[in-house]
Amino acid sequence: MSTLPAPDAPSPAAGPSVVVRTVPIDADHPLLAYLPAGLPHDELLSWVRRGEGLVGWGAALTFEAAGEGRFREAEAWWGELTRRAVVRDDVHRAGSGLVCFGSFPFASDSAEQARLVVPSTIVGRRDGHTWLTTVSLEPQLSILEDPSVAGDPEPPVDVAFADGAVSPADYAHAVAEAVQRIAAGEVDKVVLARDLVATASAPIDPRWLLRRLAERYENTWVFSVAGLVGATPELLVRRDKGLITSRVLAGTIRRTGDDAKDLALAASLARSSKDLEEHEYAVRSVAEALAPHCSSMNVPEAPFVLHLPNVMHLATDVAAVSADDASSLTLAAALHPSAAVGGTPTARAVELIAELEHMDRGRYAGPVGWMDAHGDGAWGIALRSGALDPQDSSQITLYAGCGIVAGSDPESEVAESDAKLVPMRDALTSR
Ligand SMILES: C=C(O[C@H]1C=CC=C(C(=O)O)[C@@H]1O)C(=O)O
Repeated sequence: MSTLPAPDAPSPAAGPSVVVRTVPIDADHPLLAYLPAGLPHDELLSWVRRGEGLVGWGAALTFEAAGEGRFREAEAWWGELTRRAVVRDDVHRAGSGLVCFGSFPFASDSAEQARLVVPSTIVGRRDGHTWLTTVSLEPQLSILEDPSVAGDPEPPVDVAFADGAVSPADYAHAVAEAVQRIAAGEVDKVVLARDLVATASAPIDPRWLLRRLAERYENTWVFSVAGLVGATPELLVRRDKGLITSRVLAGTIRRTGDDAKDLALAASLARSSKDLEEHEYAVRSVAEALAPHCSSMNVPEAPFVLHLPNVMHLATDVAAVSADDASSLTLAAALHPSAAVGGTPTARAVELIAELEHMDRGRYAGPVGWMDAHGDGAWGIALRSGALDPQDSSQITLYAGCGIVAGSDPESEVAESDAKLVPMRDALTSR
């Protein structure tokens, strides 16, 4: 590595600041192949879809926050850091220059912290262009050689699954109770979740999980942030210059593996009044939360059916034009929790989740993604995911939830939650 003197290096007395260098590189390996072996799992970062996105490693800086103010505090920290950063960016794309990855707890009273991580190295790819960013606390700019491809990760060993805080029977019970509360008029929809604990006989390499998820679930964003790993099909919000997009999902049917049957099921999903109702709540909650920040918005009248290998969802892609300078994280905070993970009306549904679920969701179902120094970025909802135990990385807790409405049946919701656990279960057990 060689170094260049940094222009206008900030004075050390003013607090932490970073020196950032982005250069285009000639690199055509899959992004996930660059994640190095041997790092702690919370220093492996990913936001990848169909070969494009960002991977990062190392932790130049991290920020943690908890409680109601977690989004605001994270935004303030990021604003301060980006103002003080010294950046030389030869690429000038969304995701080049200074970038943080982040993940936020679902609930403001979670025992988990929100995390922002600024990796020390980032490889990004978009529209066929690849770049390398290095972030340093030293007042010098680094010129790195092209990143090297890491060796293949080993699969998890002897994985066993056990009930977590909410067993399938507890879950069925909670769903039945929720259906009664809906009938009594307390809420229109509430999303209830359960967990499953996977234990291996050796530390689990997140790089293995990411590669398996990316191979099989190309319609998802494959993420890893501070030990939370998954493949979410749901984009809470993306801001790219003035354009805002969101992919809203709600309404699910399990796949059978038989293509003809699945096509018939997709047609029945698109006509199912229970699923259309569940979906409508989710779309409305997203449109209402985005409206104050947008000058125009396109919300398609009817959803399409999104096909994943394990399930199919009703999906709506919302597109809007930004009317203010709200960052992607501000927008994610305004959207969270959408009715896809909370319910309708939001505040009462969130109370009901706390009352009926008996589980700290941690960062499951919270926003997960990345943001650059201009506030552009992408935040998904952390679904189809698992949280590696920070003390013991041979253990990972998987989560899945279902939207409960008046017509929901407890046993079907248990089966649907099982189907939503499949991507992570398969990634942990496949060779
Ligand atoms: C809460 C989850 O999924 C949400 C997203 C899509 C479809 C959903 C549903 O049909 O219930 C859920 O609202 C989860 O996967 O844990």
